[in-house]
Amino acid sequence: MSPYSYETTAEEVANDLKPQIAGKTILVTGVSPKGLGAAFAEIIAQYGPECIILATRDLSKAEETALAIKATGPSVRTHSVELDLASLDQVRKAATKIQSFGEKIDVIVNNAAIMASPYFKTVDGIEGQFAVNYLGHFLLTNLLLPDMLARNVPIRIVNVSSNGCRYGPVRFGDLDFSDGKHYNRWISYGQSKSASMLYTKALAEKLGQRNVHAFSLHPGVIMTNLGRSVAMEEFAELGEKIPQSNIERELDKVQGHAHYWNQSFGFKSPSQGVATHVFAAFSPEIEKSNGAYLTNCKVKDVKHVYCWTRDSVDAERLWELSEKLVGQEFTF
Ligand SMILES: NC(=O)c1ccc[n+]([C@@H]2O[C@H](COP(=O)([O-])OP(=O)(O)OC[C@H]3O[C@@H](n4cnc5c(N)ncnc54)[C@H](O)[C@@H]3O)[C@@H](O)[C@H]2O)c1
Repeated sequence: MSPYSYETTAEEVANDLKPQIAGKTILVTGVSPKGLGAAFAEIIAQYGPECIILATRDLSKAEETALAIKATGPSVRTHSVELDLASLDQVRKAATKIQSFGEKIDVIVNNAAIMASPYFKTVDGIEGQFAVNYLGHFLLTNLLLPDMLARNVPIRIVNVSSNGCRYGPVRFGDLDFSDGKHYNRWISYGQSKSASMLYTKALAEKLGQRNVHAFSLHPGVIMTNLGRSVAMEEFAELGEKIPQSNIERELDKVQGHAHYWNQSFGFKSPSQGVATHVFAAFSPEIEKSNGAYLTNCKVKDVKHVYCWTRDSVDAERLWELSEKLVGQEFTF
């Protein structure tokens, strides 16, 4: 029986898992200040990891988070790397850069994402949310895995998904929403998060025998920058009540009152939000549930997990489709 609940903080979980965190090297994506990736990195830094590699689109933001880590875990080695998940070429460059650090990565936390963005295609011609939230992480992780496997040590891959997977399965027949004609930003978000759950399943099935454990998770609902593009649109719809020019300021005010909002509306705090990241990345007790989806630091009962996110045939189908999209086969 898990001792953890909705309210458990990441510090509580990390304290329990200190022996598993100590000495580890962790790569985490999407680490801008105020987001969950940064909160995860700053909290685990207090529990003795060897090294944290911070990957995000804006290098200066990763470096801000690296500075915050120095305050919480002065002895932790950090590296920052620019990673644009919306470009397969940039993902390959980031993987090469990460390899050049010469660190022995034990854990990858694929955390970066965008949510409910307007329709766009990446430079590679792939629908934006699918590319950023899932496909870029598929490529990055698979490029790093051979070096990790060569060390013959336990490997953990955490794919931060979302209960937003309920908005829809992977649209195998029409990934790109027919060139935007029938695009729905929430169905697209759902597709990307369902894909990351299928990828988790495929990793567990293909590499479980080689000591790779993969988990996907829903962190809860936390006030971060994730909802910014949705909020901008909703504020804009209010027209004259809030002039467009004040929208950014209004959003910052809302975030400034996050503590009040958390308590009043049942949002989780960032620390509560990343408790499941910490649990998924380090808990030994979940190894027997390889490939599972976690919420509130618990393995979610498979009966309550959407069938399109846990089907082995679809997981393999997505793997093969992803190989075609990135132009590279991965057999480990
Ligand atoms: N906050 C929530 O309520 C909530 C709920 C469910 C799931 N999640 C998931 O948690 C994770 C973290 O989200 P968050 O709430 O911290 O959001 P956030 O917007 O604060 O952080 C997202 C991070 O992803 C990075 N990113 C965005 N596009 C990128 C790109 N093209 N290349 C590289 N990095 C990019 C951003 O720079 C940022 O650092 C996401 O996977 C999100 O889907 C969050």
